Amino acid sequence: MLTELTSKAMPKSLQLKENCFLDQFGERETLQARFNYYPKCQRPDLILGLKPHADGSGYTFILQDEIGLQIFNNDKWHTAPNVPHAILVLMGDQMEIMTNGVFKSPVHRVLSNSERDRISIAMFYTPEKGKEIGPEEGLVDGERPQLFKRVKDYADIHYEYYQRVMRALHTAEA
Ligand SMILES: O=C(O)CCC(=O)C(=O)O
Ligand SMILES: [Fe+2]
Repeated sequence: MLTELTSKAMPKSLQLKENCFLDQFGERETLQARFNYYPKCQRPDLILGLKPHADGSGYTFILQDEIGLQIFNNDKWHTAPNVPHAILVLMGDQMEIMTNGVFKSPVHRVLSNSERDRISIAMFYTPEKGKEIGPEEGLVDGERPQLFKRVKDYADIHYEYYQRVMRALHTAEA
């Protein structure tokens, strides 16, 4: 399954045990799909498709049929390329916590388009309800102190802040 492949691929680049993220997500982890439809808009300069936010998931798979998704990095918005049939994997706040800040959960938004409608599917992969997650031990040492505490049901806290157009990640800081 895609989540298993992805969760097992990520520890490799971090020299961690293959199952470490799978274990943190737990056995009753959730995968929720959101289907987004962005109708074309005559004045795309006046309206955003989706306001800036970071996801509260562990990570998110995105399938899109048009460009429009932008990622904020180094004080600039960068448009994610649209590679046909490719699934984009976006880190959510909970992977930033589990990797002790090594993987970043980026602020992203969606622009409007004056020419074409846009459809995207976002699949949010989130740790099991009630299960504590926290920074992997292998990513905490003298040079990289523990940046986040152990938390549970972070997605609920994230949702409260999201409603107020605020980031929630600081609530998990150590
Ligand atoms: O439509 C997209 O490409 C992104 C959607 C998104 O960021 C979200 O639903 O959280
Ligand atoms: Fe998002």
